[in-house]
Amino acid sequence: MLAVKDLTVAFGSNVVLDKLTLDVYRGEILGFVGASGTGKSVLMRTVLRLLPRQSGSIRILGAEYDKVSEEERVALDTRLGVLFQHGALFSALTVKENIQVPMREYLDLSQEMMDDLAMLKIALVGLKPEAADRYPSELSGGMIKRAALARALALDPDLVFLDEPTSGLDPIGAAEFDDLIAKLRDTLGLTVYMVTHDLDSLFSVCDRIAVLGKKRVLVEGTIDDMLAFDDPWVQSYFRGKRARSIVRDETPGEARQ
Ligand SMILES: Nc1ncnc2c1ncn2[C@@H]1O[C@H](COP(=O)(O)OP(=O)(O)OP(=O)(O)O)[C@@H](O)[C@H]1O
Repeated sequence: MLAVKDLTVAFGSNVVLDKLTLDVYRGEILGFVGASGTGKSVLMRTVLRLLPRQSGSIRILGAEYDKVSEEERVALDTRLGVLFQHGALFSALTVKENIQVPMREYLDLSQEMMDDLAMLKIALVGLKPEAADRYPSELSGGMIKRAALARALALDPDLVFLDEPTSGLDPIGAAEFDDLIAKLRDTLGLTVYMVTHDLDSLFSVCDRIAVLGKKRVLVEGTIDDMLAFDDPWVQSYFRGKRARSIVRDETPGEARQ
C-alpha cells in the first residue's frame, strides 16, 4: 500500500530523514514510533506531499505519486484518509459539515446525499446522531477524535494515516478508540498507518511496528522483534517501566483486558 525507498528529507542543513525505507502492507495496522523530534510527522507529511523531499521514491497504492497525471493524483487522494494530530477539525463547521469537506472537494453529490453519507460515517465511528450538528468546541476530546476519524473516512479510503490518534484521551477512551480502529480495519479492509506514543496501542492493535531512529527505520516487525532488538532506545522504550506492566504475563492483543 505504501513503499518508501531511500527517502531523504532536510530543512537546510538539518537532515531529518536519511535514506529511509519503509513498506506498509495491505490490511495491516502499522504502528510508527520514535523519540520526540525524530521526524515521524515529517515522514507522514512528506508521504502526503505536504513537504518536499531531497531524494528517494514514494509509491502509494501502487503509483508513484509525483509521476502520475493530475487526474490520477486526485483519484489517489480520494483513496487516502488522514487524521491529523489534535483532530484538526474546522472550528467554524459542525461535525457534519466537517465530514462533508472532503466530499465537497472531491465528489459531486447532492446535499441530501452528503447528509446521508455524513450520518453514516457518524454512526460508523460510534458517535450519536446528535453529534452531527455540534461544533468542535462542544465536543469532548474523545468525540473530537471520532469526528476527525469520520472525516478521514469520508471518501471510503483504502489507506488511513493517523497521527497520534489516542493522545490526550484517558486510558479507557484510548482503549475504545483502538478497538474502533481494529474493528474498522476488519470490517472495511482498511490499511492503517498510525504514528503513536501509546504503548497500549502498540501492544494491543498494531500488527507491526516500525521504529524511527538515526534518521531511518531502525527496526520493523512484531512486538517480539522489538523486544529482541539490541538498541538502547528500543530496549528502554519496549522494556522500560511503563512497558513492563503491559508486557509482563501478557501477549499482544490482551494488553488491556
Ligand atoms: N516545516 C519545517 N521546517 C523546518 N524544520 C522542520 C519542519 N518540520 C519539522 N521540522 C524539524 O524536523 C524535525 C522532526 O520533527 P517532527 O515534528 O517530524 O518530529 P516528531 O517525531 O513527529 O516529534 P513528536 O513525537 O514530538 O511529534 C525537528 O527537528 C523539527 O524541528
